[in-house]
Amino acid sequence: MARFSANLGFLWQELPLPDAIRAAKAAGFDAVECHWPYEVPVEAVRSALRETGLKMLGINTIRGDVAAGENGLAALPGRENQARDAIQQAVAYATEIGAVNVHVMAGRASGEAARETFIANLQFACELAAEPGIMILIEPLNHRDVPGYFLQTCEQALEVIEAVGRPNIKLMFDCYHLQIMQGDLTFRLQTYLNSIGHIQIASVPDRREPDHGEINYHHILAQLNELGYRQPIGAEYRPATSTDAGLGWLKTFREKTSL
Ligand SMILES: O=C(O)C(=O)[C@H](O)CO
Ligand SMILES: [Mg+2]
Repeated sequence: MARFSANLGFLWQELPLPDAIRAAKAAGFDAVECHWPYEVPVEAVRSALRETGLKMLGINTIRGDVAAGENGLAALPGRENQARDAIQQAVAYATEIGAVNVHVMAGRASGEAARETFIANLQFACELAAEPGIMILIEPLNHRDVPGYFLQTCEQALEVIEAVGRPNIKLMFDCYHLQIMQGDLTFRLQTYLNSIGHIQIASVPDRREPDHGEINYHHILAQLNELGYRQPIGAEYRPATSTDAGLGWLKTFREKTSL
């Protein structure tokens, strides 16, 4: 049976994070993940995770000055100190709650200096994350939602991962972003599976429940099953109405796939 992780950055946003974790459990999710949990005391998150038995699969580094349009710091030349503070904050929080992955957000930048800055910051992140056993993730984002984001394609992310040269860094394969940027999802999942640390889903183009739109997730999930991928898939979409009202896909996807 396929397994799914509720992305609490988008699902049950109206609830405090610990209650959102409980709501995800009650709805039948197998894991949770979120974006920026830093204002919530770790004890509250940890006890909701313990109580429900769910794992937190991932959290993100902070984005920087969001009002000014920043969306990550790690590829911004001259901002290394802030980028590394953000990495330290994320790895410390992830360690406290037993999270599996930390997504290091690159930010809006381009060019060779940005690439070198990103690689050096990621090496720092990997070294820090090695001892607590945390995986560092990097994620290409689409150019419509996040114009100018440093990382926009799968192959660019894989080149960065290769250059970082550490064992604890992988690709976050968000089907929504990669369908918009590149498509050919089945081929890319097959070809790059060993470098993929986490997979996320949403409908395209509207980023809502994954049961409609231009991606056939029944096909994608069947392919992942054949490839032997067994990790929970991240449901990272904006519910069309309420989270609970839109969860029909969860039962159908679980019944029809044997992931
Ligand atoms: O936007 C996404 O797809 C993400 O997964 C980031 O973590 C949040 O911006
Ligand atoms: Mg994503």
